[in-house]
Amino acid sequence: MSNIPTPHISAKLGDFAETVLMPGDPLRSKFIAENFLDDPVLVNNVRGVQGYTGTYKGKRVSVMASGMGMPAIGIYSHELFNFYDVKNIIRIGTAGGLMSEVKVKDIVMGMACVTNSNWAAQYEINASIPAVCSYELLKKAEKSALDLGVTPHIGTIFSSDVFYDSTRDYDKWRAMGVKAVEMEAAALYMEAARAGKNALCICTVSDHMVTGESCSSEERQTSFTKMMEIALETA
Ligand SMILES: O=P(O)(O)O[C@H]1O[C@H](CO)[C@@H](O)[C@H]1O
Ligand SMILES: O=c1cc[nH]c(=O)[nH]1
Repeated sequence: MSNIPTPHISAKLGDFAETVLMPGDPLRSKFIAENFLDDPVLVNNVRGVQGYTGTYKGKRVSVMASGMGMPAIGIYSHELFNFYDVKNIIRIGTAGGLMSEVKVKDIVMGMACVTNSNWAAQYEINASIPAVCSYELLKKAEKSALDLGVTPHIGTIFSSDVFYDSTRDYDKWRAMGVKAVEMEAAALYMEAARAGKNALCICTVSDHMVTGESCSSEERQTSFTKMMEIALETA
């Protein structure tokens, strides 16, 4: 029995390219489709989660939002990897900076995640499960960034279940060398591992947890565009 359409995606088999860019925000997905893809076709709009497939420099690429948080990206990445034959998912998100060298507007690539999520419990493995990115995607993304004149921070990120975190334990994360905080990558990386597929999280730092700095809307637009180009060149 076919698993598609799924409860969350109405696309047909073959509607998605082998690489899907995945921002949290559905409007970022629409922005990429409208500004970077040639001939974008809307392939999903269930719950307003817009997914498009088009071409970038002649290469077929899809972009679909995940919504916020690990339960949400867990659903979409699971369905894309396991039911739609998608091979690569590149999350393009925003993050809060933690380390002092990670400035607002900088780009961070998550090589590995620490997380407060219980996502790994479902695998019933009596050990901790590492959430790591695809080395191949990371290598390509680093090269794409350098070619575009961007030097990314590459390292550990914190995938948190909590946006308004009352512990404010930022010093503890910094002491472990954690560069930035976001809310999806760990579940995405574990879904990729379980499906034998590839994932990477690239984030633009939109605000800083320690300095309190945040970027203006104009700055956000420019630096988000760089992240989009890096992901599109990597796809
Ligand atoms: O900008 P996006 O991709 O949504 O990512 C970040 O922004 C949201 C929180 O504001 C969370 O989803 C977090 O991971
Ligand atoms: O998850 C996130 C994303 C951006 N900024 C934050 O503080 N947290």
